[in-house]
Amino acid sequence: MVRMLQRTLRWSGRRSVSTDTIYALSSAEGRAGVAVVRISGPQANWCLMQLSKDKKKPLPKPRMAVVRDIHHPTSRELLDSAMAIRFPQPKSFTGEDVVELHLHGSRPVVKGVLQALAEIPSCRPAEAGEFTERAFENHKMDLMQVEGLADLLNAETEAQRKQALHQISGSVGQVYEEWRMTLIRCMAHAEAMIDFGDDEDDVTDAAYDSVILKVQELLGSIQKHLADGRRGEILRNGVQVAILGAPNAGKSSLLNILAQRDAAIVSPIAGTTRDIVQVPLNLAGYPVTLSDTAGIRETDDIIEQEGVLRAHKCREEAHIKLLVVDVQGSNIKESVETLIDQNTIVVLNKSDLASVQLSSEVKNAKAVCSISCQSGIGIDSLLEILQRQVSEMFSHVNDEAQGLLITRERHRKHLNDCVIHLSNFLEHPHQSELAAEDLRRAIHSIGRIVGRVDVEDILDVLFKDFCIGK
Ligand SMILES: Nc1nc2c(ncn2[C@@H]2O[C@H](COP(=O)(O)OP(=O)(O)OP(=O)(O)O)[C@@H](O)[C@H]2O)c(=O)[nH]1
Ligand SMILES: [Mg+2]
Repeated sequence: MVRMLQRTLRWSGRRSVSTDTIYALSSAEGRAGVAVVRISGPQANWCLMQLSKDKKKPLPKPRMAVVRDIHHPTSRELLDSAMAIRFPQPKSFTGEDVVELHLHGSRPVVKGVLQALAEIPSCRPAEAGEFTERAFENHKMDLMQVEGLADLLNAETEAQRKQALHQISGSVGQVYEEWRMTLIRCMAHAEAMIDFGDDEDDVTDAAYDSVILKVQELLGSIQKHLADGRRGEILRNGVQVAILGAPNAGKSSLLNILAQRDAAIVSPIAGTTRDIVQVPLNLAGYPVTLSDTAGIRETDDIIEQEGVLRAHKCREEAHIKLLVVDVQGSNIKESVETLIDQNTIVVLNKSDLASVQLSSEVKNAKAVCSISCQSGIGIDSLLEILQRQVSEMFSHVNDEAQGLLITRERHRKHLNDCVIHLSNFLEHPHQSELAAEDLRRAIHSIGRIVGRVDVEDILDVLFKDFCIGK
């Protein structure tokens, strides 16, 4: 695995040699109460000694926080009075010797300490994600846990945090590993059939029937796991809510109210919005992306036509649709009436100008709500309806189930591949060589999820997702 990784790193031009000691500011840039500089690698302890005035001063005990004056290694200038903690390998985040310096969080202190570290030979600044990369390299984390950590660092809402923590805990990785081990045992039987099948019919037939049964069971479990309504991926990427409707209905006005800022241009001219304008929201702890779209109508203007095309695409991709209708029109216009479905909330806008008349077209909608973007009436009820609908999408995902949600398309693809290979196996379980090959491929597909095999193509992309210092 390490050799494979080093090869990947060589290809991608990353500095791979873990004999280097790396350092970086691991807390956020800028002024703060405390700033954490992390040092990892074989020279980490030596670095700490170099930063002491008396370079022979004994090292602090492992995992004990001690106050330590930090001096420049050559000028001996005092840079800060910090707290130092040592994490000897292998019991550290990276699996290497790690030293953490908890500094006073001002820019000149951090800059001074980083410059001092740069003076120490065989010590270099870490690249983005390099600490995590070393943790992976030293088997401290599997690929899914690395992905979970990336998700945790990017989490914007409580639900995303929970999901990422589940993935880091390794619970779903364990399930995949159990599936993989079951398949490896099945394959051992299948291979035994190839070797001894003809000689010891009675013994192998009974054993082999149980293998077929196991594969059937496993196939069922994976299919059930795949039928999760993509909730994990939706939670990770955000619930897509599209604001749709005829021109001038008040779509951009509604986006601005929900975003609490002037994100989109509002004007009395029909056909103002052309591009999709997106705003992220946090609704009841769930991440939502709200998209304002061009008003849907027939038009000769080619730019507006493109806007309408984009609006339709946005509608197709949306999990929830807000269909904004100007209540001054007697009926919902035909052009938008057909857009109503069970994921649509019909928003009757401009209730300050006319009394609301519910038309029969709205019967197919999930909910109907009357608002005025001008006066603000009804906005709270609309928010409640929207929150309820977003929460409903995840309502039957309890903590245990959330731990088993599929969070990335990559995982889904490998699971789908696994299903194909297991189904192929079940079509010809007694053609021993073919059957064993199907099982081998199924094992390979699951192995790719946790990073047991063929990780070259994903690693580099993934580690670049991390910030420097992680
Ligand atoms: N009286 C009143 N006017 C509103 C209300 N909502 C929006 N308007 C006005 O209606 C006009 C159109 O509003 P927009 O938000 O730009 O409408 P839109 O649906 O985004 O329009 P397009 O981008 O052209 O499709 C503007 O002049 C708004 O000020 C409302 O609740 N009451
Ligand atoms: Mg608009």
